Amino acid sequence: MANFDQTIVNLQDVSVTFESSGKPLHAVDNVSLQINRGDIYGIIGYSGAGKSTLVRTINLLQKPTDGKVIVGGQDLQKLSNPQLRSARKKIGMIFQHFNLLNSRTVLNNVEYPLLSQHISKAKRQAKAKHLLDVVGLREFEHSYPEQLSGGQKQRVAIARSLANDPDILVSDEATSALDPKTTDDILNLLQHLNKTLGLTIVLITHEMQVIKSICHHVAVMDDGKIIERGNVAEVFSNPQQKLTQNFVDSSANVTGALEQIKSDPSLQKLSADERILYLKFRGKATKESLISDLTELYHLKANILFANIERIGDTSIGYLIIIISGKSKQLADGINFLNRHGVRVQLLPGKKEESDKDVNASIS
Ligand SMILES: Nc1ncnc2c1ncn2[C@@H]1O[C@H](COP(=O)(O)OP(=O)(O)OP(=O)(O)O)[C@@H](O)[C@H]1O
Repeated sequence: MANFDQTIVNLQDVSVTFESSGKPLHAVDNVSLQINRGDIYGIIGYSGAGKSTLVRTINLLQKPTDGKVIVGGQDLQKLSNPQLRSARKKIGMIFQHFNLLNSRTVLNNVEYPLLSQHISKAKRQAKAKHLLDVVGLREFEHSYPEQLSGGQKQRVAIARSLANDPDILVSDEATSALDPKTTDDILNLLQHLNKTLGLTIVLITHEMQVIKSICHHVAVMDDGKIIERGNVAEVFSNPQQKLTQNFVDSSANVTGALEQIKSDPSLQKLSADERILYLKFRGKATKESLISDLTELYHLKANILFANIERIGDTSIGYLIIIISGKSKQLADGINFLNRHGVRVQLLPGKKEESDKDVNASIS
């Protein structure tokens, strides 16, 4: 249950239905989502999952077909147009393609959202210059967008999104058009703004790496629904849904390793006492000598096919694929031993002469 004192975004049973070729298309299907003030909340999903449509309801750029949108304690659908305009100013947005005005200088782009306010030109420009300082682009104030790199354009867009001192920044695939190094720089900037300004960030992406780098919480979206959500380290170290598992595997390079294993003929003919196991460790388990304990205690042999350790926030997550061999009873006991030490064990398919019954019984 969310703590509603802390909740800044509160979507209640929100649905958005479009019409597509005369049929209803449920782009967002009965989603409830609470985001706390000061959070960096990631929403991940493949193209078409409904991420953009969902986050566009947060400022009513997209009106829901059903459900309530409560932001900063205000039910946005009950506001008058002027009230909604001022509520929207507190929700900045950045996009994959920056959406800058090419005929205006960098400075003019950043001051643009302030033009409708009754403040002097001097004050407006001072604010815009300060924001260019914040994003590290003051020296480019007289340049035009086309003279900037992608990362610089996104910095201008971020400065512009901050012009009205928003409480929330919605980032719609803001790093998807950028190279990995520039992506890191932009994510670091967003993290810095979150820490220094207390800015709540709602970030949508199809890239796990983005979520892992800066998000505290994550929701996984598929077919208009949130299928899994929670603390990033918890969700990704123990995925409950196949789609979440796919994101984890591809980001930890497990997908490539699995494909290689599948296509390696020598691994397709396991003997009766061999199994291929995919092990996931979290936190303390990554620092223990579990594999050597396993082989010693249960008289098993382990051959490592793939290993990787990643950090998500403060948590280390280890991924290991091994061929393990030994007697059936010892295999089962060994797997129980791993489970007891908090290791998730998955048996990978491989042709063998013996049934998996014994080991399967102990696989969670
Ligand atoms: N204005 C619209 N009219 C009709 N269908 C729409 C409209 N906007 C989005 N859709 C459809 O709604 C579904 C969800 O789209 P949405 O853009 O929200 O997904 P997404 O997860 O953000 O994917 P992407 O990253 O590709 O934009 C898609 O099937 C899309 O074609």
